[in-house]
Amino acid sequence: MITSLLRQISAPDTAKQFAALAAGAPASAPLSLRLDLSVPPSDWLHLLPTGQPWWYRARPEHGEFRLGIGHALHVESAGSNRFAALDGAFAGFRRDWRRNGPALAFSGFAFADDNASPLPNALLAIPAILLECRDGACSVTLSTPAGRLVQALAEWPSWLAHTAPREMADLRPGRPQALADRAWMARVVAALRDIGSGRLDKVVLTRCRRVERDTPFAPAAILAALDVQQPGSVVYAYGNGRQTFLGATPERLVRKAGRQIHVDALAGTAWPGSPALADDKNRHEQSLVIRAVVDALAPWCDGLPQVGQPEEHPAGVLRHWRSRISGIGHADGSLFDLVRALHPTPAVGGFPSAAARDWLAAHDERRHGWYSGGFGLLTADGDGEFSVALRSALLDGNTAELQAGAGIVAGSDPQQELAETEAKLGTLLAALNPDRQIARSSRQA
Ligand SMILES: C=C(O[C@H]1C=CC=C(C(=O)O)[C@@H]1O)C(=O)O
Repeated sequence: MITSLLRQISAPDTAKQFAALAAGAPASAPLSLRLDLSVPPSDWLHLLPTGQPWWYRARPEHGEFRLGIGHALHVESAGSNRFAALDGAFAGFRRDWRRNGPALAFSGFAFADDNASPLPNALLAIPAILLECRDGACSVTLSTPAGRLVQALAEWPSWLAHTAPREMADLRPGRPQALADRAWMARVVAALRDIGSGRLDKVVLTRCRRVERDTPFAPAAILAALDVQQPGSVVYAYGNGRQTFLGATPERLVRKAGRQIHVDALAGTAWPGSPALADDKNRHEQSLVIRAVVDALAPWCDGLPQVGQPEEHPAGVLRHWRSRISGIGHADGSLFDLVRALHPTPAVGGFPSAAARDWLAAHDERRHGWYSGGFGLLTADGDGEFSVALRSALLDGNTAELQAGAGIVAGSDPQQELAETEAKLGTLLAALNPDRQIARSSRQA
């Protein structure tokens, strides 16, 4: 794989095609050259670099895999104008973008606009080397600002030569959780008290779990396991060369294709051994998400958004209620406008949104990395899709900080909510210990 990719990058014809794109372009203009590849995506995770940022987004069930290596251009932001800042910068990139085919940017953002984390609060980047596979057709898109073309062609091969380790040892035995579990259930009781008094209807509380091993975590092995274990989810990752944020999410925040807008209202969870998904609590929990999404979307649409029937949506061993909500957007609304209007939905914040945010801030709820923020893909035409970054792990050397949450509404049972978050964390633990899982399932067979 690496050999054929290197050959294509270094081919005289590649430099010639780039030179044609660059002719007369300002130095800051992004250039993107797309070339066909005949390489299966199973090899790609071998290419995760050590010294460069990278992005991964896969929809395994749809045969869709993307890996971005290095940044051609990027912009970071934080604070209350973070989405407008990324939107403005991306519009600037798009204005001058010269390309011979479709080209993409990745983006990720934290739940809160002041989140303290090793990752930038909000980030958008055009990857330098983008490997894509859809329906068996694979391509590489090489991107650089026009003024850096010569350096870029010279440095790309060395990025592909320094790849991350792929093997992992078993997890160290976990610490006892009983005290932390009791403290978390006390938070649920406090939330239920405020829900009972009418202060709010729903708040999403999260749990963290720190796990360790004797050798560094290998993102490639974890992503390969998530692709297999949760084929219906979006598997996502961003690595900054030191930390990696990754996970698998069943929830779309928003998709924009021209003026078509699609949003998922997802909530209510069933897991092996849980109460029925169809119970009143789960229905109520999801109805609050529908209500908030319709209210947030309506000002950005011509006419009222349409709400589909709730359907069961699988996510590995879990199931959720999902309603698809769609609308026709105003001609001048951007994807980031929609993100700003929708985030955070009551699937990760609560209802009403402001009361839930106040509750979470007052109770010092911490969210790691981009957990319960967003992870997205944007096209050079301004379309694209953001997922809600759920069920994530922030990897840093030998440690991983896992996070998952549950919506608390009237009628929630603290013990069941704990079990729900445990089931959600379990989907990640299964991927962090893939060899152990495989060994266990082959013993059972
Ligand atoms: C907050 C999470 O899930 C959300 C999405 C689907 C169902 C949820 C629930 O049933 O509570 C949550 O709202 C998480 O997985 O960390």
